[in-house]
Amino acid sequence: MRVPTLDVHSPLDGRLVGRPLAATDEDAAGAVRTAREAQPGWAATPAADRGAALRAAARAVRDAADDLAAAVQAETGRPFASAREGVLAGASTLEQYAELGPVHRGRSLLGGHDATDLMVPGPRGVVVALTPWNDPVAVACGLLGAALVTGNAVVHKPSERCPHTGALLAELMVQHFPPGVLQGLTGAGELGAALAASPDVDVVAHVGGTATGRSIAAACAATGAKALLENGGNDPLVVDADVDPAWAAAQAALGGFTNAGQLCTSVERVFVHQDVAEAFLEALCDEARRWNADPQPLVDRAHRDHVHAHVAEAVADGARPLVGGEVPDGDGAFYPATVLAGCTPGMRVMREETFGPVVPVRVVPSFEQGLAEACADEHGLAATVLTGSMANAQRAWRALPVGTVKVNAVFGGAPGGAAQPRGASGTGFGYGPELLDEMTTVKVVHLGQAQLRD
Ligand SMILES: NC(=O)c1ccc[n+]([C@@H]2O[C@H](COP(=O)([O-])OP(=O)(O)OC[C@H]3O[C@@H](n4cnc5c(N)ncnc54)[C@H](O)[C@@H]3O)[C@@H](O)[C@H]2O)c1
Repeated sequence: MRVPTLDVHSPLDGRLVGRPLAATDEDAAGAVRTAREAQPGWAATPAADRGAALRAAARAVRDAADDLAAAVQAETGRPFASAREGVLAGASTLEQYAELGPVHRGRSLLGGHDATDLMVPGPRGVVVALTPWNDPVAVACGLLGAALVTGNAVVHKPSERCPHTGALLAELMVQHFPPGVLQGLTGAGELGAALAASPDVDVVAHVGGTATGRSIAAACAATGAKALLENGGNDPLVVDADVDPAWAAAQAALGGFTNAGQLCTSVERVFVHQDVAEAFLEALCDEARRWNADPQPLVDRAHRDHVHAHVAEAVADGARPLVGGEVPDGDGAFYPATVLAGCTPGMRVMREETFGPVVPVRVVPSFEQGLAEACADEHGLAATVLTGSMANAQRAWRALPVGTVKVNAVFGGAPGGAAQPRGASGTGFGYGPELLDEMTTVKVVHLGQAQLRD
């Protein structure tokens, strides 16, 4: 039987933050039933009114940015200012969908002589949204905004690592929609699995780990629901021979250590040209020491164990930790910014998402070799190349099997836009206008004019 509470400990000092109740399978089934009943009325509501409701929800999120950021910080350890940025990004995404939703697919009219063919867009029905802890408000707002404005009813389950944040977000948003149109349930992965396996759900939208995404895809294959999956990444950074190694190291540190490496588009593995490798590694170690002067914890100790296992295995296989690599004493879930030299493609730290402040570095004899190794991976979220050569940049963006290629900047690319992951990284469509297509279907109505009187 499922444990009825979720214990959340602060990653800063281990103290108990709270013990909220977890919803049961019966609650999940009840929420899906309620959503099913509420959805037709919401779909029949004028799109402009749905947009207005979303705008009101966005305002509530924006006004409560401090409270939401404090909850994110308490539960996940993300620094307040950065957590607040995530909340405000979420509010902006809701506002973006409030504008885009009402004009979505307004162009779909086909002509004829004695008949008219209309392409009538409509919602898919009931959407289950399963979201992660690492940017909990921004990600949830993306899925919820696109689903709600197009007339779907939504059951949202936030991560069990930030149930208070999820509950607060639900409290702020639910009141702006008719009863049953948006519901929030807190619970662990089992609750997500129960929702994903429900036979009466039309879309399961999941942002989270690759293994979870795969099990959701299997559940959806059994029920016929559409699976929208934004899974994990294993983003490479390829450093060419002609860039300033100190600047490249600063980029690698920014990509690898921001939010303690817990971003889906964190730099997960580095391929550096041998001509600049020594200077690059030296500068990267300086950067890591600087990050370690102001440490940010990982989300919890279980995750720290996962990160350290990747590092320890790599070291056992011959990698050299130049900075970090040790679990520190203390009650929190801290792990130092870590630079690993001497990494090889077979190591788990290079093959799987570490999701921690660890930058494994492999020295390669040529840009082409680095690019080839960067491409040889099952994930396909994003990738960065640092180069002074437009020809190499072009070669890279053509070859890399990923949703976003970044040249000479580790962050950026389609903010709130359509980054379509590939391979094991999923089947979703970011948080841009294209997500509205995914949340809707189009019905063709062939309208013969004979007998029509008005
Ligand atoms: N591609 C993107 O846009 C993106 C964005 C942010 C995070 N991520 C990824 O998310 C991961 C970190 O988040 P996480 O640890 O919370 O992910 P996770 O997959 O463990 O959890 C995500 C959500 O799925 C639920 N869940 C867990 N097991 C489930 C199951 N068997 N069936 C249904 N639902 C289940 C969780 O309770 C949570 O609500 C990283 O891999 C990161 O790369 C991806």
